[in-house]
Amino acid sequence: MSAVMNNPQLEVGSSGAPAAPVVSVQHLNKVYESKERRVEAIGDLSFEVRHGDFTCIVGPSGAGKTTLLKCLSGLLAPTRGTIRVNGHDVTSPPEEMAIVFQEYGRSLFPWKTVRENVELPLRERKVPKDQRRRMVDAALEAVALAGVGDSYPWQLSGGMQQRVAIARAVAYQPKVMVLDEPFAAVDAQTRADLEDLMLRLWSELDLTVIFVTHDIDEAVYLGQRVLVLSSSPTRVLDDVPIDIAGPRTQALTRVEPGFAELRTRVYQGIQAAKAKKVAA
Ligand SMILES: Nc1ncnc2c1ncn2[C@@H]1O[C@H](COP(=O)(O)OP(=O)(O)OP(=O)(O)O)[C@@H](O)[C@H]1O
Repeated sequence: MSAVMNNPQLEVGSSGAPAAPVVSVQHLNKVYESKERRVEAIGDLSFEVRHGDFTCIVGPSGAGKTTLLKCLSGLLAPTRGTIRVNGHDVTSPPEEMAIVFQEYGRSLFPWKTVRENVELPLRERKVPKDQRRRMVDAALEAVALAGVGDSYPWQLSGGMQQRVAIARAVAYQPKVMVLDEPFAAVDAQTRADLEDLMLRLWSELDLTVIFVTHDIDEAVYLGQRVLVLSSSPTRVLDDVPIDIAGPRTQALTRVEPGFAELRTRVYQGIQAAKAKKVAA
């Protein structure tokens, strides 16, 4: 059983007021337009994420979660609205943001070793060789893969490959980590281990995390807050604070009465979103 400490709560500025949000999404709208069809994936979406928050995002299939993350990470331009990271408008991938996708098999290069895969973003940023080596060693150590740097991804299990992808994301010490259903393709036991790994990294590396998942239990277990999105055109249906005290542990947290209440609230939110879509 692993015990994971909670991150310090919201930072307070010198004036005593809450510090500026690390991520700010204001009136985001995204329409996909082609000759054949027009899809309004995101209607009007606004939320803020503060330093040190672990925010989980859930919503029905097709709610626009991946679209949101693509806009957040500068891979897709919004149709309307603004996205700011650390006070700067996002127009290309923000330097201080790392992204982890579900499909680790496609995000790792099979012809490169684990070390070379983790090193890649550091090379692109022209980090000097010695410093690069130290940063890769630290990242592999952080995800408990110190011994496999010279292996190739295909020689590792699915869970280990996803840890390599996470090591690559944390290697260049991002301030914000964005994850899109990162553990959907691994078995339940590995998933639980990866969840605890994420909580440990969040706590130890002082990360701000935005984590998209289909799994309600996972969202409540990991998050300090769960945003429930409507069906597209997407907006925020519910913003659920996860006030579970103390360290989170797989064995104990999920059987707390508070956990069951929170999961019910999130579940009902998603059901309401689906029902509205059917009615529409
Ligand atoms: N490139 C695209 N061109 C046109 N429509 C798109 C495109 N990408 C997504 N969509 C549409 O936008 C809507 C939102 O899709 P998106 O993949 O963001 O949802 P999602 O919440 O991530 O879905 P899921 O939970 O099933 O992964 C859907 O109606 C989808 O069909």
